[in-house]
Amino acid sequence: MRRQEEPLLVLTMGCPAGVGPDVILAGARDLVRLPARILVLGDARVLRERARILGLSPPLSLVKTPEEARAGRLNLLSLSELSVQPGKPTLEGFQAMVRYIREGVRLCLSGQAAALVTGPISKEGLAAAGEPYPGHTEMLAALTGAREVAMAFWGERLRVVLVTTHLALKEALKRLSPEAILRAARLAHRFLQEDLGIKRPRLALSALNPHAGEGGLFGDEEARILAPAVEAARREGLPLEGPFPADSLFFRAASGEFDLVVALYHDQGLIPFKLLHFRDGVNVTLGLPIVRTSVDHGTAYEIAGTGRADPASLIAAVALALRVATHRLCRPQVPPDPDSPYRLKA
Ligand SMILES: NC(=O)C1=CN([C@@H]2O[C@H](COP(=O)(O)OP(=O)(O)OC[C@H]3O[C@@H](n4cnc5c(N)ncnc54)[C@H](O)[C@@H]3O)[C@@H](O)[C@H]2O)C=CC1
Ligand SMILES: NCC(=O)COP(=O)(O)O
Repeated sequence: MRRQEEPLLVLTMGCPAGVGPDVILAGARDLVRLPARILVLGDARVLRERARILGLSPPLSLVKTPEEARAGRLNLLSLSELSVQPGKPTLEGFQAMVRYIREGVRLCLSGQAAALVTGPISKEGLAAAGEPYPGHTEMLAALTGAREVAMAFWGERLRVVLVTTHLALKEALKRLSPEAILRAARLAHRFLQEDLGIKRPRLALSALNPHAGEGGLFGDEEARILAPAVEAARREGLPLEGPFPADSLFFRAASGEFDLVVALYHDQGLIPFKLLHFRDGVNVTLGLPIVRTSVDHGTAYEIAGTGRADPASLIAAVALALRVATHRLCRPQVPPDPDSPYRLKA
């Protein structure tokens, strides 16, 4: 394979004041060994200044167009020119992080890039920049015209998909329904089978209440919502089992009994996931017409510029994006859905 033929992966820098620049710089030497052309969408001034603070000299090459990107180095398309203090976010920085995401999506939708890997953004910053989305997931759904998306997390030991995401817990519980569970399970099953090539994935549904409700003594959601979802999944041939008590299910899944757990709300899935994969976990958006992975951590402002930010999650996110993109390049892309409820008004 000639160098120029290696897939182009775009990597957004995230909030300029967060640890996005740190993990890109710290991970650069590992990233450039991957068989891909990696194009960072970010800020040359911020990256140079952060490299100076951290005492790093990464293999970064400034390019003017994506076509100039080459494998074996980190290519940087500079979309802003900011003066930023690590850990001190600004409105200009929030606006820039949005610009990087929009350009990344544009490059993927136009077919120039094979995958998008996102650096950490501040959700408060997204709102401050005027974006009506709680996070990347919803923003990417809107920008790509996806109809149904799900937030999932990938690690060597544990994989999780969430039925509900960024909501107050009491709101998340109100949103639980057999349909919502089925939606997440279907997207996860498709991801495992079609994007990762797992022939017969095994999925398990986590219960909500202690001991899966103990026959109704500790809650009725298992009988009212979860068991009907598993039944409906079976009817359509989805290999979903459960609901299983949450306190032992994640151990069983991490021991290899299941390929993925369908978790009902954010912290139910993310506490066990981050306990095992805090450093090297990957966030994946399922259901998009483009490949998107992300670091599983946030902006960590308090350690930006200190040299303590671990790049392992970023390296794993790029490696997973490359794996999925390579797999997808062999089959047709899903076109945007014209009836998507997320579709942006012109
Ligand atoms: N993919 C994304 O864009 C994500 C963004 N966020 C956003 O980030 C902001 C901060 O959120 P937090 O809940 O504080 O989570 P956080 O992940 O930024 O920080 C949690 C803890 O982990 C540490 N940490 C984070 N990344 C690290 C790394 N690479 N190496 C070593 N230690 C690391 C931090 O110092 C802190 O102690 C919020 O605005 C949140 O919405 C949170 C998660 C994901
Ligand atoms: N806790 C996971 C998370 O916040 C990921 O959000 P997103 O920005 O990828 O939608």
